Amino acid sequence: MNQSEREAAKRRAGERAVEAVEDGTVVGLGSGSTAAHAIRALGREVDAGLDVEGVPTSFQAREIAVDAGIPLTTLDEADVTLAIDGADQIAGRDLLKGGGGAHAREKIVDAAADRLLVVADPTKEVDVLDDPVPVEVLPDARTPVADAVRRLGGRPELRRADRKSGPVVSDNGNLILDCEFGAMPAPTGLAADLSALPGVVEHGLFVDFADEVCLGTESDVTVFEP
Ligand SMILES: O=C(CO)[C@H](O)[C@H](O)COP(=O)(O)O
Repeated sequence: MNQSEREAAKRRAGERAVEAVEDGTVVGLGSGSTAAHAIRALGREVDAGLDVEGVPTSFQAREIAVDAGIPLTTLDEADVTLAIDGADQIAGRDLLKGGGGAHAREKIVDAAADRLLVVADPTKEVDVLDDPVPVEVLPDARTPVADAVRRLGGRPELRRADRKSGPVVSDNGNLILDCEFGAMPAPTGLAADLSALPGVVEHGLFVDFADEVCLGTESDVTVFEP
């Protein structure tokens, strides 16, 4: 699948997900390019009269939602019925997220939702999660967390926008360590170990999160419950 085919698959997945949204739904608005397609499609439905509110998971999602005319709310004011979010890897109900560094707020909103619908292109589906795990850390905790990740068998790397730039700073003002652990066939233990490290805000292992997956294909969308 080349880049433009992937982009079309993402758009198809995002647009199909919005078909699951009914009047009165409070929608968790995920981050990334696939979720952005869903947010724009939801905006078109709102234009056509659909009555929903959105809870954005990032500055990016918020900007797109405002632009698309989706009324926004917060977790303080509403219960999220359905979250629509992207993923970097999908293995059954387990996800790896955080490619855009938004996984902390994504996990809060996705966990609060009654149901999580994951939208992605087919390259995201894998047998076993094996990409580096994004770990958002308070800036002061960067070195001790990196040391602890090494003790857990991982190889941490501070995320930078490019070689010349400084570190990527998350929407929450924190740093991100991308931590290579190799294949993670049973990520529950590692997820708990990472969560327990002082200074870790959130990591990108979303264990047992996906209720439904919309995978865009070359010409259609496959929808399944993992
Ligand atoms: O977790 C995320 C951001 O933190 C995204 O959902 C994930 O990176 C997928 O992005 P895309 O749909 O652009 O491939």
